[in-house]
Amino acid sequence: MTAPLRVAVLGAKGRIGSEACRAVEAADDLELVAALDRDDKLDALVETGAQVAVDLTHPDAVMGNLEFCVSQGIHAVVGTTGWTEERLASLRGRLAASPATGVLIAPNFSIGAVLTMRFAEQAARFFESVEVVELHHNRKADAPSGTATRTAQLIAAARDRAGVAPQQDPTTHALEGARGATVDGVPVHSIRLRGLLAHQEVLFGDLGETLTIRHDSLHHSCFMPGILLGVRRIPTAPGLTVGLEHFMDLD
Ligand SMILES: NC(=O)C1=CN([C@@H]2O[C@H](COP(=O)(O)OP(=O)(O)OC[C@H]3O[C@@H](n4cnc5c(N)ncnc54)[C@H](OP(=O)(O)O)[C@@H]3O)[C@@H](O)[C@H]2O)C=CC1
Ligand SMILES: O=C(O)C1=N[C@H](C(=O)O)C[C@H](O)C1
Repeated sequence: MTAPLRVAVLGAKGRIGSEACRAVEAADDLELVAALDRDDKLDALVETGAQVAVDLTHPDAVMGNLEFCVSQGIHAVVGTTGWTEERLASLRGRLAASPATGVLIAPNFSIGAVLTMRFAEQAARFFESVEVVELHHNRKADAPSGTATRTAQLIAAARDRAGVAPQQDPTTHALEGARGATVDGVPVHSIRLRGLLAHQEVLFGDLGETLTIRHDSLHHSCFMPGILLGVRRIPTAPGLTVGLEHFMDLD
């Protein structure tokens, strides 16, 4: 019998981290060897022989955590948000020095959200107008969400590949912020509301029609199959992978 994969969770007391600990503990092929939160020492990852660390912490913490993991050859599955091109470049640099180590950055672990991104990417070239609205609980640290940022980037890249002209915004008079933020030319609007969890609408418009793609995460359990998939796959996927879709048979 194969020994269980030794997994650590960082951000173990958090909303998603606590759910991830339970999911790892419930999986026969995985062993939760460390559940760390703020102020716990990362050395515990080495002491417990963790093979994969799942980072569900905070944008301010994730880079330091990954530097440590990669330097120790510990694979990482990352749900934490706050990724920029500069951060990705820095991480790629670290991974170059540890070529057997794998890091998965998943803007969203839920199957519906991954499909939303894929469908939005497919629709992107057919509509003149597109805007993204993301809605989250009122404890969320970052805006726009990692998912909305990634969705907008994928839409923009698809439109660019298809030679679609950048959409025009005729607004000349606006209160600052009224038109949201712009990610690669796509307007993104962030709503924070007690009672919500994680939701997104991608709205497309053209002559006489609109298309809305909406996804709702209703409970943190929706992220668990994706986290477990990432944990199981990352030891055989060296280097940087961005997006859970790379571990899914989508086509
Ligand atoms: N990719 C995906 O599918 C998903 C991603 N997320 C992302 O995961 C992250 C966490 O979200 P959420 O669980 O809601 O946030 P929480 O604030 O509930 O949880 C984060 C936890 O991490 C702890 N923490 C902070 N810094 C460190 C550190 N340096 N080392 C270890 N633990 C630390 C926090 O402690 P303290 O409270 O003391 O600050 C807290 O317990 C966010 O970036 C969120 O966007 C969330 C859901 C799904
Ligand atoms: O903070 C959250 O809750 C979530 N964060 C991720 C994001 O920023 O996209 C994923 C999901 O939306 C839940």
